[in-house]
Amino acid sequence: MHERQPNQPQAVHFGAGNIGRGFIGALLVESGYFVVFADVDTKLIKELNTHDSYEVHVLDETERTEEIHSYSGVLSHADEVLHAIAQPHTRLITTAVGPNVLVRIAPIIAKGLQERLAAGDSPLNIIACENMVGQTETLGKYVRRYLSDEENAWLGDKVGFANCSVDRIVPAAAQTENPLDVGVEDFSEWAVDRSGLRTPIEPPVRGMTLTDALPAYIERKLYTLNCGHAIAAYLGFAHGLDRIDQALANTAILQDVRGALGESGAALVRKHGFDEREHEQYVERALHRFVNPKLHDDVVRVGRQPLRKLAKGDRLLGPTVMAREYGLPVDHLARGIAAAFLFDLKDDPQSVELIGKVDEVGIERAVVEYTGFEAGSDVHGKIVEAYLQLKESKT
Ligand SMILES: NC(=O)c1ccc[n+]([C@@H]2O[C@H](COP(=O)([O-])OP(=O)(O)OC[C@H]3O[C@@H](n4cnc5c(N)ncnc54)[C@H](O)[C@@H]3O)[C@@H](O)[C@H]2O)c1
Ligand SMILES: O=P(O)(O)OC[C@@H](O)[C@@H](O)[C@H](O)[C@H](O)CO
Repeated sequence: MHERQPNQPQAVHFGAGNIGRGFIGALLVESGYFVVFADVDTKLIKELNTHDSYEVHVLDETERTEEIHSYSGVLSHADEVLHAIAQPHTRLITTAVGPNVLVRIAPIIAKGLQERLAAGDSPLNIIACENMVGQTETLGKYVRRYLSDEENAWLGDKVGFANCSVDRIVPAAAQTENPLDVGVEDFSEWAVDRSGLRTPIEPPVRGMTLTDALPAYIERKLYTLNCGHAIAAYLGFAHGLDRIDQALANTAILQDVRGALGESGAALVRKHGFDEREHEQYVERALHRFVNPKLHDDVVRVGRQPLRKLAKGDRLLGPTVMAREYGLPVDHLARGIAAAFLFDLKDDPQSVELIGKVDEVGIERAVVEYTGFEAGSDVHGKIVEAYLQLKESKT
């Protein structure tokens, strides 16, 4: 069992999954924090409390291993989580549970904050590390619902809710002797909106960049890295391929992904004034990261929860709508969106719902319902045409 050292700063991190152990938790530990991992997975919590350390294997051109210790695990609905949040030496709450789960952890965080206020009123910051625009603000909105006006006034003054952009590819862990070990790529970026903080991040977190330009960071990341990743996953799945690197080894898929990133890139450069050459390099680096042969990243992980990925403002419709607003082409993005409608995976409830909807109302109506592009519009036509083509080539 791990113990916090006297005077050691603490962070409570919700979600001890791939990015939780492989990036956020690891950075916090390396920066001197004791990390309390809170998760719903009983087996995982038991493993965290059984193993004194776990290894982060950096799988890239050069390989290295980082040993992570100084953490404990608690069930996220247990009272220990509330006590951990209430302690003044807890300086940060972070999450990596998935955007759809924020609404479920909000009441727990709210209760913990009430205990904290009752025990004193020391400030702290909350950073939700989910792939979503405005994820921490969204969590803050959910948390406020459980608090009184007086508590919310304190929250506004003393509790920072800082949006962020988190980037490191962490695939599902391979089977190793220690089930907590995780494989990651070398690249990483964690950009946090400085204006959301209510107290300095102390000690500073290694690898965390504080920025005044978060909207540009998050849109560049979501509409490039995650956009290309999702399109590779959906087209790869449609072609019967298992892994992202295999998908990108297919020339036609690579052409579509590169084309889509060209389209989203043109819109991003217009909106955020990025240097064109630098943005091209960002795209090339993303493509290079996707084909890392050591990551063994499954199309099923990258494509998971297709309805979330088809949501307004997310990685597929976000850049498509933005490009259309500037009158820019979206042919490759439309193919990526079309491929999402073929992501037929029985153990992904969002996939079951999506495929069920297509079966029930037909592709033309389903595209209207999920994308908002009206039948008869240019983009709707492109998506339906690409869907029919992809479906035809599958049979
Ligand atoms: N893996 C990556 O490459 C990566 C990179 C950047 C951002 N992200 C984002 O991080 C988040 C997590 O992704 P992941 O790949 O680590 O997924 P994951 O499935 O490996 O981990 C999620 C963890 O959250 C836990 N969880 C689920 N519901 C919970 C609850 N109610 N309370 C506490 N814990 C709960 C799960 O048990 C699991 O351990 C997502 O939003 C994802 O978009 C992932
Ligand atoms: O985590 P998701 O489901 O939003 O997206 C799947 C992948 O694209 C994602 O996890 C990337 O690996 C990650 O965003 C890299 O920073």
